[in-house]
Amino acid sequence: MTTVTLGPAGTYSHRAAQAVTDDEVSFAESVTAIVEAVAEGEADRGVVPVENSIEGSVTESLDAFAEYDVAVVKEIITPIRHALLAQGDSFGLVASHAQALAQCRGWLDEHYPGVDVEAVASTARGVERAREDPSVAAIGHPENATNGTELRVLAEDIQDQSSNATRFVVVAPASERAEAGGKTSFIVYPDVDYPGLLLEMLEPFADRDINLTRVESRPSGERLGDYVFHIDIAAGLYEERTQDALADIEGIAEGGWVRRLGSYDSETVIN
Ligand SMILES: O=C(O)C(=O)C[C@]1(C(=O)O)C=C[C@@H](O)C=C1
Repeated sequence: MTTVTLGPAGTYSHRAAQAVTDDEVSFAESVTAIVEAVAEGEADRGVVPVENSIEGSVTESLDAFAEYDVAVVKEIITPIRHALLAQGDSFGLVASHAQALAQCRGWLDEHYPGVDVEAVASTARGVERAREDPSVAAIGHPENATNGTELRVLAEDIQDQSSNATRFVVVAPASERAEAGGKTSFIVYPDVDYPGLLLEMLEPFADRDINLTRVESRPSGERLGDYVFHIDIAAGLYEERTQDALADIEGIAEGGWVRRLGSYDSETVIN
């Protein structure tokens, strides 16, 4: 099997992928490219971040799930502990993934007020920049400083909350969608707008005592104020109550669409 994740080597996505597979891991430049590679059969599995406890949604992942037909087959939750890495103390720019920069915003303001920041494609890309250029520091996993480079760990645990954690999912081809598992993800595009629509979409779950673990709206891209809803529930597709609730949702969204991403179990990994 081939697993693809956000590269280059050393990203948090890479670490999450290694925690759940012995497969050879290859790298892509964006989460959209990862989801696309799985949807088009170029990779068997993809590992992408979807949500962080400080900074919230990785919206690019949600939008890719709405665009490409894939299954979600596992959830991985992992603590994220950032380090500041550089060749020395005299740097004038901090390069990292936008999520990582945001997760350390308070710490940077306190310790390096006014320092320039640059968002790059991943934390490991920032590490590459810091390896090449002594005027650049990176935010990433501290182990990036141990791989035979000149980089030093200038500070550890610089995330603004010690509880910082990111939720990743493993995506697979749509044909591998499962009904078994403690959680289910699906996407609803109702393509209608009337007072009480959201309430109507939530009632089928409340009525059946199904806990919603997440509801997120994303712009459909069609017109302003038109949304796609990403919904996660703590129940499996194999359960009759889930099938019944989804049948109700399909009735509400009959002019639009409902995509089941599948059911899966969650694993917490520390690495
Ligand atoms: O840049 C990385 O190392 C990633 O794996 C991406 C990512 C993200 O998009 O949230 C993953 C975990 C951390 O929250 C920071 C960055």
